[in-house]
Amino acid sequence: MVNAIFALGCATLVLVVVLLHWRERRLSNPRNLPLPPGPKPEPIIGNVRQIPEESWLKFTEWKDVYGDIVYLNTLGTRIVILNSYKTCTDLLEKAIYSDRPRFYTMDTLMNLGQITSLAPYGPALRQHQELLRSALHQKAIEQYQPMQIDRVKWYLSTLVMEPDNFLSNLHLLMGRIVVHAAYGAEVQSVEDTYITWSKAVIEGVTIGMEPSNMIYNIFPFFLHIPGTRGGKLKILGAEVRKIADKMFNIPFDAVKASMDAGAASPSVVATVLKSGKYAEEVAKWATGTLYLAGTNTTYGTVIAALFAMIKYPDVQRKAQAEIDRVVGEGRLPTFADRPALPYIDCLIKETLRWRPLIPACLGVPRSLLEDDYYEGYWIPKGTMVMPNVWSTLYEDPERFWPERFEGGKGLDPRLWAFGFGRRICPGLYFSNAMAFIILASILATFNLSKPIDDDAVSLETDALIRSLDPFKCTIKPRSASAAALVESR
Ligand code: HEM
Repeated sequence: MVNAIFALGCATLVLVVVLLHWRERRLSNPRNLPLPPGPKPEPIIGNVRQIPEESWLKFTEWKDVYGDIVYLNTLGTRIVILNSYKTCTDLLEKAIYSDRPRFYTMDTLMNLGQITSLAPYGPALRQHQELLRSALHQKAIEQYQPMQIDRVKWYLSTLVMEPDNFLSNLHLLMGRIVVHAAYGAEVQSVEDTYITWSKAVIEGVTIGMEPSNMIYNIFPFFLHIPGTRGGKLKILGAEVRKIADKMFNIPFDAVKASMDAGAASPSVVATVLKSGKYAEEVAKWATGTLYLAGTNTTYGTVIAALFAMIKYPDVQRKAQAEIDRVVGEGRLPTFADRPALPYIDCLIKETLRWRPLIPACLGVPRSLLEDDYYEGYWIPKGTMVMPNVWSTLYEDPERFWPERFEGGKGLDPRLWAFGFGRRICPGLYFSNAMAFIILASILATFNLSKPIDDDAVSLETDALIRSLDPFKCTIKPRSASAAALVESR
């Protein structure tokens, strides 16, 4: 009898749960449309085990099976993958797709929830965006050109003096340019705290956002079990929090102090503070994001282009021939040469296409603010939305072939590599300008080739920003006059 009552109770409970679930779906899905298609989930864990590390490759395979919009569920988190340029622009340009998901590891553990790229959609974010767009729009960045040219000349001289350190010096170059633009400060070496802080915070963010660590965002209590993977992440999170605190506060406070002393160098922070338009917290976090996002991203694009120059020497020779024709000997390229160097522009586009830095927006997904309906499917409020730009189709995709963009042909990768709509990357022009002047200057003066003892093989790594692993390269001045030009600094 007791057993029968217990069984009846359980059955009623199950029925109530099913009815509530059905009612909830009907209420928030009045058109009663299906969710988008996707791989069959496993009980409780959903699709967790079907998402590999290089998730964008799997997402692209699913395009053939399920189409341009794929639905996944990982431990109750709803995810939609957008597998074409059209679905990305159709959806991500709408305001309701402009939020970011909340991550416990980022918000609470590392206290990074206020950086622009992770901030929730709302009035504070709009202030961040206004600040960054006014500091980094096409006209505004012209003021940084003389400083960029000076720092690039320094980099070229390091290619003669210590060619084996071409990657670490390139990272330093990015840091020198970005830190000077943001804070008017000088970075002297790779050991400088400006460089080590941003590196440590990016590494922390990458680990915190790793798909295998998503479990801690859903069930943060696992972080409190000492000796486990979660326990170790908690310790790392606390360290990153301390470094981020220094990184966002110390350079900002230094500019304030030098402004008070009437001795501040020109910088984004000084301009913003002088304008009095933004709350101090907005100014601090937005300019800190510029510093954090600016260094590691363009670095990834430039090293991918250098790697391509080794693998595709014909492309290198063609790019150099164009520079020689336009710039000639005896001087370095300038920003004014850019319109006359269309092949270099194609080379940068091809790099963004060939090795996109953020192939599936893993580190910067969107979150849907309201229920939406698209192409006959229901996309529920709160769904995490990931544009899988890797799936943007081009002919012969593995080949590095800048000619595919000649004469304005092909879909310009800058239309998707930097995101979409209201959350599009504000560093787009700044990054393109940096990539142009660095690559044009290197190609004008140096030949890059595969080292004799190395196959120049490099693997792509990183969950957040996908960058090449370090590789070796033989770098030699193209001629005696190129060497003299570089040394004349
Ligand atoms: C090759 C270089 C770069 C690439 C490929 C890149 C790509 C991206 C992408 C895909 C997003 C997400 C956009 C979205 O959600 O639709 C983003 C956001 C962002 N990027 Fe970049 N980026 C680069 C360089 C830079 C630079 C140099 C800066 C700063 C100087 C910067 C600052 C930002 C910021 C602040 C955001 C957050 C925008 C927001 O959430 O509202 N990025 N970037």
